[in-house]
Amino acid sequence: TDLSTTIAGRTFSNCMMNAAGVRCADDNDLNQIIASPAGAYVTKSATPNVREGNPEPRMKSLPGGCINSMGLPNHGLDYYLNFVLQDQAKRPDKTNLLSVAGTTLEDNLTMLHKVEDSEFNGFVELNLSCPNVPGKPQVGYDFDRVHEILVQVFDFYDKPLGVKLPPYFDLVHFDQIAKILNEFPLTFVNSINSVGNGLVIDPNAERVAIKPKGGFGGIGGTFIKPTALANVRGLSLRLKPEIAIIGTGGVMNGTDVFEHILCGASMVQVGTQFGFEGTRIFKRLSKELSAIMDAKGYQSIADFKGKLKTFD
Ligand SMILES: CC(C)(C)CCc1c(C(=O)O)[nH]c(=O)[nH]c1=O
Repeated sequence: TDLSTTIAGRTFSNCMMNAAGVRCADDNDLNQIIASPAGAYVTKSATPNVREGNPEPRMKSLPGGCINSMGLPNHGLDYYLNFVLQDQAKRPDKTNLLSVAGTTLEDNLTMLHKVEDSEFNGFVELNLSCPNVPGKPQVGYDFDRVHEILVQVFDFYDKPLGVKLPPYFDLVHFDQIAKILNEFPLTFVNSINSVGNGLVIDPNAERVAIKPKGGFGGIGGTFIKPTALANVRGLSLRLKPEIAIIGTGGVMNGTDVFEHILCGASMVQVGTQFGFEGTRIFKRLSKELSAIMDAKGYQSIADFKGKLKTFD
């Protein structure tokens, strides 16, 4: 079965890849994804300099999911830019993603200028869950700020770029964010990031599960799939067709991948479960998705992408 997909004229051999933040922070992680059937990799969201991240425990696994408040631990932009440049020299026909998450607008612009001036020919994934000025919600929930950042980015950045969005829960928010995003030459929108500020408790210890932020952290895993599918579908129905959608959130098996594609995803990213299972998950998901497609008589993902039915 053909599991390939195309975004902005770039063809990926497989419509599945890792989600930023999970097993993608160093060369070893990234080389393992390269060696797997995954269609691409995305690097851990980078800040301009090396960053230690939050004190541990900062991630806790749960049955079917996890909570994290990592705090952007990463080796700094130069490390990841160097990796992707070396990789694209070896494999010039492959497209990969470089995730960027400045903690200030200036940091984002500085990093994007550096990438713009480099030989990088992949996609940048700009993480809009990054913090805003104190007292304001994360950037992805401050629509004026999203608009301001994209105006400044597209004033100079002309390589392929997409944004990673937090989940929205109000249909008017889908309208508002889509209206803004449709103003820009975005290559893709990746929806969703973890569901923000959940709280996991250890009832025996009567204590929260992770140390940072009094135990509050982003939720990933099977619990967030309905929210992820709603965001992929909500944006797919509203975004101009030139903007591809990457679906992320709640993927544990081939059926979940199939559902994300039905909602309109051209590429599906796996985070939490990839964290548990490692790169062998890509073989399993490919087998499971292929079996579903064969059973339904679909030859390629184009046969069912975005074709979710309603009762109307
Ligand atoms: C939440 C931020 C630290 C601002 C960005 C990095 C990030 C993190 C993280 O590094 O804590 N965890 C997530 O689940 N999603 C993210 O986008």
